[in-house]
Amino acid sequence: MTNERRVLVHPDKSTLAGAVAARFITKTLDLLDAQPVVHIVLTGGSMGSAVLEAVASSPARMSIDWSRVHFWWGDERWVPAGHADRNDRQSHDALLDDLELPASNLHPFPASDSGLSLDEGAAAYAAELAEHAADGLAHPVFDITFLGVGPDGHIASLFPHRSGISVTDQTVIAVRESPKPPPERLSLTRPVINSSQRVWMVLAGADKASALGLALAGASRDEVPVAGIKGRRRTVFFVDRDAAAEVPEALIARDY
Ligand SMILES: O=C1O[C@H](COP(=O)(O)O)[C@@H](O)[C@H](O)[C@H]1O
Repeated sequence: MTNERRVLVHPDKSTLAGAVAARFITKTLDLLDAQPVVHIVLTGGSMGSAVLEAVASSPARMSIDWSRVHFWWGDERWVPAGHADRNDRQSHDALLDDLELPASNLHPFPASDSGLSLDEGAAAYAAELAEHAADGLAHPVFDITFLGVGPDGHIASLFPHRSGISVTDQTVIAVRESPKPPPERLSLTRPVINSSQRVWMVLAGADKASALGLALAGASRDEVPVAGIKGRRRTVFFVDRDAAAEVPEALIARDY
């Protein structure tokens, strides 16, 4: 099995969301056959929510024993708990509120009204990761990490030409002066994301085409952070036709 980055193209955003949701359900079932617990990292943004909504509308989701699935987030906006801008709120609205999940399976980042400072919030999430760490690591080994990709190529809250994408000695960073609002955020770092067994990036729309094209053409991670992302076993870009416009034909596998 090779771990080359793969690009799977779907005709449009809604087909894309449905296909990723179906694959997620199947993969989670397979994983739960083989191991006691599955750790998933969720993302916010347009496609993160669209995929979860598609999971919520699939009857097949009922075959999953969700009590054995843990949910984490790749990044979070530093706003109060329950705020519409929070990635975890979007995940709850799209799917999580419909699932029977023990609260201990949910691992949201702290919120700005938690009483913690931004730096303390980063430290608290690092401690939460450490509590569930795999042997010899400071965090769980994530089975599937979902990422959205911004038009500038950012993933999680790791932005172009910022130091965050190069941090290797922390699991979680506090982000200030984010180029995308809100300015303060918390984010997993690249080594944590890249230690995931599978990284599934989901992106749709013409505004993502340039970032994806540059990342696959060998741009630096400083210029286009998504270029620095690679899971341990699988790294897949699930995209729609518009986002695939600048992907070299040789790299494309059409999923329809
Ligand atoms: O701010 C963020 O943006 C990205 C991408 O969002 P999109 O709406 O352009 O798809 C998201 O993946 C990230 O988690 C989030 O905090």
